[in-house]
Amino acid sequence: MIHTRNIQKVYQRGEHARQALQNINIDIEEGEYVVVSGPSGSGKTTLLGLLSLVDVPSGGEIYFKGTEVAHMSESRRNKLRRKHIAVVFEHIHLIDELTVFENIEMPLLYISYSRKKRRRIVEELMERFRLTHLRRQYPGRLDDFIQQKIALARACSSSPDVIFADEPTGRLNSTESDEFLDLFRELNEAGQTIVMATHSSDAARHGQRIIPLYDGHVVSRVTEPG
Ligand SMILES: Nc1ncnc2c1ncn2[C@@H]1O[C@H](COP(=O)(O)OP(=O)(O)OP(=O)(O)O)[C@@H](O)[C@H]1O
Repeated sequence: MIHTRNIQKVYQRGEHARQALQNINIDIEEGEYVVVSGPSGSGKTTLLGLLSLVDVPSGGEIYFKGTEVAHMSESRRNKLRRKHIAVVFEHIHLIDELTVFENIEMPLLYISYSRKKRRRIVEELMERFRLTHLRRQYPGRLDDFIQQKIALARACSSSPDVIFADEPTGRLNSTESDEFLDLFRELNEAGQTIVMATHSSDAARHGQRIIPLYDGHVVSRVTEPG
């Protein structure tokens, strides 16, 4: 589904160039649950930004469902991203002025579904993530674990081909993390492609396959500092 060929990413800050990624060649197939793992600064967020079509590489090619995306126009790339990709972040971006139901419904407003169909999808997701009793609540009043489940339900609502998650358990305790990652596993068992970035080796173990990153390279295994 996603293939990269020799991608590089250089951040230019004034005179200083920072090579964040070098020669990345990875293949992610439909239905996989892949974890990008590595210490802070290894390039996980940068790589996820490229794979999720938010950013473009400084060199190399990225194929998404057979189409080369690194050199396409920003508007075409954004269109492709909105149609096929959802992202869950460590910092939970919910809209505090909207209820739980309305937050989950948000991505569906960009698709021409009837109100009835939207409601059916949102109700199913609330049921699946045990959020139904909170449907009229506002997310700002809820704890991080519940908020992250709402963010995941919202990510699922438009049936994306792939869900990217950048350190999604960063704000959760270990029990909450395990429960949250169990949801990922259930989604993946139902066929959902998932790509998660994490520096936590506990979280990384939940995936089917690990891509270890170190200093911007894919390595055969991550060397823990110390
Ligand atoms: N916008 C930017 N401008 C300049 N340098 C950047 C930028 N974003 C990231 N970097 C640098 O690129 C390297 C990789 O950063 P990145 O955030 O991708 O790593 P990471 O593995 O996700 O780290 P963390 O786990 O701390 O989020 C780091 O050295 C970082 O300082």
